[in-house]
Amino acid sequence: MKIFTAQQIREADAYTIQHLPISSLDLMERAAGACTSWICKHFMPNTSVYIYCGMGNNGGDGLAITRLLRNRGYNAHAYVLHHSEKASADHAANREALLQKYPEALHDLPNTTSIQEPPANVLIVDAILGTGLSRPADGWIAGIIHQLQALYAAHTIIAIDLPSGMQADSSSLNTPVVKAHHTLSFEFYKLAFLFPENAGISGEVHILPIGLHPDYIEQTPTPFHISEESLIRTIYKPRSPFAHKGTYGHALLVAGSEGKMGAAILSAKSCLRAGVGLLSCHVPKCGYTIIQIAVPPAMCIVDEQYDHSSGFQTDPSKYKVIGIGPGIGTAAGTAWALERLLEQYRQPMVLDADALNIIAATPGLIDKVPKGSLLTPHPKEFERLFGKTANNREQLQVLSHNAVEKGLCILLKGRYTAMAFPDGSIYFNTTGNPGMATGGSGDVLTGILTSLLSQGYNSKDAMLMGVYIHGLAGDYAAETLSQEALTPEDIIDYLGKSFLRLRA
Ligand SMILES: NC(=O)C1=CN([C@@H]2O[C@H](COP(=O)(O)OP(=O)(O)OC[C@H]3O[C@@H](n4cnc5c(N)ncnc54)[C@H](OP(=O)(O)O)[C@@H]3O)[C@@H](O)[C@H]2O)[C@@H](O)CC1
Ligand SMILES: [K+]
Repeated sequence: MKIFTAQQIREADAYTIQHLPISSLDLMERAAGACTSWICKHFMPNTSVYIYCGMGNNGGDGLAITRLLRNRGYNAHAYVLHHSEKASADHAANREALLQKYPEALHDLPNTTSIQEPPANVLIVDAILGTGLSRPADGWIAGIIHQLQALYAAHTIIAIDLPSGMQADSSSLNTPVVKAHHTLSFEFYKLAFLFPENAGISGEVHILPIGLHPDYIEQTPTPFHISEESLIRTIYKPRSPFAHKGTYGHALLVAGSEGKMGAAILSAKSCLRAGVGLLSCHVPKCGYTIIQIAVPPAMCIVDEQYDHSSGFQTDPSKYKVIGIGPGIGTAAGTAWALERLLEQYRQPMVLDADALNIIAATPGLIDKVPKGSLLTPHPKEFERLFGKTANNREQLQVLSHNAVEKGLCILLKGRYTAMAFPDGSIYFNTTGNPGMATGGSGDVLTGILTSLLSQGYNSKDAMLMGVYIHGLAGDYAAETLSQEALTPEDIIDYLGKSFLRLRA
């Protein structure tokens, strides 16, 4: 699914009106109808609903929702905040329609700078400002937003299209934004919903289709996408009936150190579960017995040291792919070995955890990483690699800039893991859950990514599919075990179910 800017959404709106037999007022009716159906599905008909409306089309939606809810027996009231001199045409038309049918439901607040606290149990709908926000909210409208924020604990708040005050495409950090339990957004995710800094502001986001023209959606380029099952299904390649272990490559995992052999076990097990043909693990001597017993299908190359500082005696280019990082530590010898490896190995590899910390601490080393490699930092590792950023929008720019400039596939872990590619595209993953926020989940991901590269998936596809099935397996595990009880081993155990879903 594409993610469009507020400007592109306006263009999609205009294109739809021009090319389909639908007026802009009817499109608003459709949008309001979709919101009304959602509300009716989740709240009883005797519910009182206070709908705060602005002067633009977001407010127009609010006025139409008021009328449609009334039609269905809800005690709905619209409160119109006069933050602009002039109402939009569709706002004015819906105001008239509400006045005609339910005059008692329309409440103008022309000179108000505050709202009265609604009685208990009133459902609040925020239709003040939408994608037409042209500047951060300030003055008395900011005051109203602060008042609505204060009502969050006692009332359910539903934002229409996006919480008022939120910028659809840029950071709203330190500006007033309504805090909602649910956001009913039209047709597309807004980029801002995916920013970690907005966590808890838009609440649960529900995307309601309103029939914007498919040709516009198809033809209009955007770097931003949601990675979803339909896409992953096009990437997934079922195994050939004539396959043998050589078909799916020989991968090398460089992982583990004293006290951190668990990371090596997790990434080795997930690499095997994700379908690698042959797996060798390079481990320090303290890890030899551990890995041999814990992961019998894996072969083992032992480093004579307590870390990886003896380097790689055999020619690393014999491996189809190398995954390096989980639990390796940042000892000087290991850093030396990674530098040598990057000089010898020229195929796409997977770099995670301490491999990234070593790269961050060694000037110029990132330029030696082979093109097409997969880098998997969490936010702290990202900051060490690429520096601090002022907000999540800037962080995305830095992410994409480095992916393009260095020819790497770089992800940034989070609720919606962002993945940036050398072609300039950025995808957000939607699978996964807070149960996966446990040390070791990342090691599992490294194993999956290494495995997919080994099986011949190209770098972009391996990252998109690997991140998706990692999250999906976590979701399956949480369904049966709960988020709390979920451990990284469970993610590995449910990888099978994730593959079966892609096959179905
Ligand atoms: N996508 C679709 O296809 C569909 C979209 N639809 C809906 O349309 C919405 C977009 O509507 P929109 O363009 O009229 O803008 P909207 O958000 O109502 O705000 C504009 C008003 O706010 C004002 N204003 C701006 N900033 C301000 C500030 N900081 N503080 C105070 N005032 C400020 C601005 O006036 P200004 O002061 O800038 O002159 C103007 O009066 C969209 O979110 C969705 O709900 C559906 O109806 C149908 C299909
Ligand atoms: K809104």
